[in-house]
Amino acid sequence: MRTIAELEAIARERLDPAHYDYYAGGAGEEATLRANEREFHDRVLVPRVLRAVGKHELAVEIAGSPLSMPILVCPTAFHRLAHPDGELATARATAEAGTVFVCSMASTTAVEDVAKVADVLWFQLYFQSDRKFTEAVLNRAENAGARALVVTVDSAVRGRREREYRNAFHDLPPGLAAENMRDETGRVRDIEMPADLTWEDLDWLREVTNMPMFLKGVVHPEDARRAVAAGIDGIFVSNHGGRQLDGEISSLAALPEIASIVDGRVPLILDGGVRSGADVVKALALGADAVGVGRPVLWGLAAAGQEGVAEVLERLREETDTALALCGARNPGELTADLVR
Ligand SMILES: Cc1cc2nc3c(=O)[nH]c(=O)nc-3n(C[C@H](O)[C@H](O)[C@H](O)COP(=O)(O)O)c2cc1C
Ligand SMILES: CCCCCCC(=O)C(=O)O
Repeated sequence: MRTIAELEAIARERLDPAHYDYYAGGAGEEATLRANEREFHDRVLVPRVLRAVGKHELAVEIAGSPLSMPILVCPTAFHRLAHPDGELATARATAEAGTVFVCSMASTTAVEDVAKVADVLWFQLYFQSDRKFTEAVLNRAENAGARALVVTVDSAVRGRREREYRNAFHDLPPGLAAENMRDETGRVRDIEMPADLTWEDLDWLREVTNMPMFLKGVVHPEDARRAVAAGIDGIFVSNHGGRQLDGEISSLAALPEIASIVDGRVPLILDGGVRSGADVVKALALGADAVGVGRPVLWGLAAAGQEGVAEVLERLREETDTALALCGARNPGELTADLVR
């Protein structure tokens, strides 16, 4: 099985350089992008021994969705830039792995088609000021079988991504479109970043959908407190993979305080910089219930389609299984903060 770094190298060779940069890049000088991974390297595990871990397991349940391991696939846009099978390949591999695929609002395959091959499907939303359109997209996702809604809240405006400016990457190639943005006439609308989104709009969202609702992109503990008070069903502790605000705290550094404030009342998903099973174990020990992966999945997809995504997810599963047992835990719930320094 190839490493994620090896798959990234193959992906880089295969991809149009502007598309590689779109996937790999972050905002500004990419300090936050780098910090996400560095924070994992800077923390070390201090394992416990003699704990009879012969029978250990990785499965978790998050907001009613079963995950065979505490790892899910984050929403990322435009999979058909990486491979002709796009989101279908990713969703199939994720279903095989028995975990959650979060379909991006900006997917290049319609959510209805993704749902046909996905197992546990969640849907990510960029709230659009045209509420009728927003409601229609949510209905599409829910009717297709999405089991949770992930509202991205870290993107009031689009981050300043220097690589995209340099490459003048503004449009998808002919034949590709953000298929969930088609309106009833078949026209594909531009995706609007939700600059005026407020907590009150979340109340409206709760009225128009029955899906459990996650907020994605929370790093401030007070926002986490408010989310719990507002009845939100779960939180992605995330800085959007360092693609929005450069200079922002890394996701892992933000996690412990949020975990302490939330105190188990809603599930926490950490994403940003997770590249190995040891990373997964560190995040779980510091309070996450599961982690999300973004770029590694895109590298697998670009390198080898469905098989490449399967390779990434299987590698992460095996590494997590090993790291969990070597830390003296029998399940993710037994990982505690004292295991990380
Ligand atoms: C190419 C790319 C596209 C993304 N598209 C979306 C998106 O459509 N919606 C969203 O909420 N987050 C999006 N994200 C952010 C991811 O969901 C996730 O937060 C991030 O990739 C996690 O960091 P990692 O790539 O280091 O694993 C995107 C990230 C990348 C790299
Ligand atoms: C205007 C297109 C919006 C797609 C946003 C995808 C995304 O979140 C990213 O980080 O890129």
